[in-house]
Amino acid sequence: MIEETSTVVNDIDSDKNDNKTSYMRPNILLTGLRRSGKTSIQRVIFTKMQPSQTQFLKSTPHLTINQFSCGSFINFQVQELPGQLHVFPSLQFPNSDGTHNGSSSLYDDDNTTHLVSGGYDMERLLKRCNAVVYIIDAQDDYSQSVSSLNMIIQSGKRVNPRLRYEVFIHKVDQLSEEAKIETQRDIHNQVREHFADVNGGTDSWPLTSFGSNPNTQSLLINFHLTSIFDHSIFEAFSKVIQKLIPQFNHLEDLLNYLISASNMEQAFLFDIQTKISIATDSSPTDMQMYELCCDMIDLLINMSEIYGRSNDNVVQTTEDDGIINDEQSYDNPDDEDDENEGHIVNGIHESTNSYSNYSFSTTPMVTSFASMTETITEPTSNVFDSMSSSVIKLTGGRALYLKEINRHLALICVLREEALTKQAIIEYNVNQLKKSILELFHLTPQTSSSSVAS
Ligand SMILES: Nc1nc2c(ncn2[C@@H]2O[C@H](COP(=O)(O)OP(=O)(O)OP(=O)(O)O)[C@@H](O)[C@H]2O)c(=O)[nH]1
Repeated sequence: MIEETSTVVNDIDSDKNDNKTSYMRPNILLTGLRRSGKTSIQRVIFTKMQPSQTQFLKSTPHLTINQFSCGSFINFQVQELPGQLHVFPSLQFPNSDGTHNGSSSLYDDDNTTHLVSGGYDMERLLKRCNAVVYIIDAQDDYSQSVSSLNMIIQSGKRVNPRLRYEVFIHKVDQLSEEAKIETQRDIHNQVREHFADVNGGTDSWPLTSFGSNPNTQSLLINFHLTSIFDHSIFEAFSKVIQKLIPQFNHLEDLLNYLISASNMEQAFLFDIQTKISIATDSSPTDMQMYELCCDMIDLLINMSEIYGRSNDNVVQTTEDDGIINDEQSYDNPDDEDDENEGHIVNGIHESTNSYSNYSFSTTPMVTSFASMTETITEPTSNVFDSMSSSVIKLTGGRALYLKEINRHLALICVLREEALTKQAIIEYNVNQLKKSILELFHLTPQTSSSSVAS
């Protein structure tokens, strides 16, 4: 479930509440030059806007803050710093009356990298955030954008050395595969060379990302090729969020245990609403499988909306974040549609239509849509309930297995079809995993503040 509150702020608050805020909500600063695609990315991921509709978006004139919650335990805040607010070294910053101002920070004695823009103190923004997502329009001349990125990094290095930079080389949908790689290499080199000049060497920096070792003082920077017209933007944003979730390592370990104990190939934990994968096992992500998992979520949501029933009168007991009491009842004598709806299959009501041979267009590999028959006890709008699960068999002998973790999270596993013959083991292991995940999120809030802040 996404809660979005969009706030326009004209100045940055004092740092008084910084510690509390960073504990409560990891802070992502989303920035990049004008028209690079910042608003589009947020709209497509968090409000389900169709990518084609983003061309009608107006330019964002102010700093905006959007707060998101996936359930009650994964909260984060995205601050969008608009592109028309240019980033200046402090001595060049023009006031509204056209004069120049170079003195408003602790760091004014260094006149090279104190950044102030449009009335916003860039250093304060950088100090307060946990990650910078910087968008570069790959279809444009990006040299100015890279210079601006370098200035931001330069500033961030001083005020918040542990800050993570995630560079989205965006709008790559129009580029050939070779052009994508070449663009990424070029941008990477430009950043690397800039900081080689500053730091006097590049030897410790690998090609695709550098500073991945958190114990070194090197830059924590990653590059992602993204587009709102495919799943790449979801995957890249998932990586950003994963690094901000303090429980991520535990989740990864749990998923590793699951796949080894259940003879699976890969496991993803998805936020249902956004299709952000908040955790995966430690094997490299298979992009094609990731896309199929996203399609599986879409399929179930769509089918539930079509075949689900009105749940206004469902009595639902939840503990904190949607831990659902299995004894909820669907029986509603007043519901006129009851007789037509039949029993409930796969998190959706089975109607008179059979979809045992259902196939859907976005995933040509799908040959059948099998399911375990289970009772739904959750409002359709919430899509999944504590018993929901689904299996999609793919061509080539693989299958996808989906299981609800809570109202907001779904586990999707990739496995060989043969592994499904031991379904009882899978279900037992998945239930253990589910319990562990819920415990993890219940136990950690009191103890995780330091890891969130870092
Ligand atoms: N081809 C392509 N176009 C995109 C993509 N993402 C965004 N766009 C387009 O880029 C244009 C600018 O997008 P915005 O989201 O308004 O950019 P912005 O960075 O928020 O712009 P400002 O608010 O002015 O800073 C729109 O026409 C979008 O449709 C993408 O992945 N591919």
